[in-house]
Amino acid sequence: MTLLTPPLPAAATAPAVAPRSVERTATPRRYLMCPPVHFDVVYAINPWMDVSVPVDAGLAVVQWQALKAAYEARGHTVDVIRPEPGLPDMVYAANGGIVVGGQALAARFTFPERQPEGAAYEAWLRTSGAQHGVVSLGQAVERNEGEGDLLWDGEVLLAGTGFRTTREAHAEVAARLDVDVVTLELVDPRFYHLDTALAVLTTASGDRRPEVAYFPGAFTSESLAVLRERYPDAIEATEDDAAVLGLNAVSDGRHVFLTQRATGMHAALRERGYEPVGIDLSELFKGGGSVKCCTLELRPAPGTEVAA
Ligand SMILES: NC(=[NH2+])NCCC[C@H](N)C(=O)O
Repeated sequence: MTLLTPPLPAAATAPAVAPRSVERTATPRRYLMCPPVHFDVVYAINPWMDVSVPVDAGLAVVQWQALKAAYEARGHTVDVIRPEPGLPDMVYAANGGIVVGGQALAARFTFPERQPEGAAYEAWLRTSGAQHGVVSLGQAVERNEGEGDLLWDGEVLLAGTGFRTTREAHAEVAARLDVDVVTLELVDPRFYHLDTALAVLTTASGDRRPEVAYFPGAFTSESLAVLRERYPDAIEATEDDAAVLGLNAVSDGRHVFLTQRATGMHAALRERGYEPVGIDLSELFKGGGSVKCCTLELRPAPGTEVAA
């Protein structure tokens, strides 16, 4: 449970480019999602949000249901948290907390508009989460926006800072979840959460190395050096793909769920043996989020299966 800076040296055996013929294996996941029945853009806390652009709430729900169905069709389990009126961003479930090894730490939000979501997600993790073997550690003390800024690669927790989650929060998460944390600093306000700039495609397990995709322009040069060292074979996404939130993706190790608009990412993923699954979330995009933002992964304790 340390903060790793500078980075660990990359494994000497890591290939420069992942072999094209590699067999990608999906592992069943459990996700938490929140239907966007109260979704709207009534305040602007990131550059994507414009209160003068109307939102089609009905369409948002239909698109969200299609994402949920896409997960379920590929063998994943989706739990649903009850949306609360007056919390239009609650649909972005990734921000509600972080769950690693069956232990859950609920978020503490930056902006007052979203602060009540922390308690709502904590309550779900403590009660419903417990039915799936999740142990709630309560709500964070320091400002952290859950999986928006905290991405588990199977070995370390990649932790974003610069806009929302603080460095103090990285230390708190490292201590409370007992994981190693690698701090990454974000510099472009369009990519205000780490999950808008980086996606974990393969989670490390056994001798399988973690794989990621990221947009280099979102990071300080120091953080970019950390990424290049840790993940020499990463997909470096284009600005065009990043600008449609193409990095805001969910992967099960084989299927990668992401906006259908990120055409360059789709091609790069296919080339690496992944199966991109195009998702249209045009309405939730107006709030500054896409696929990953809507999805909180509930990772079970080691040795525990994801129960249906
Ligand atoms: N995981 C994410 N990046 N979530 C998107 C959150 C969007 C929300 N409107 C906010 O600015 O907080």
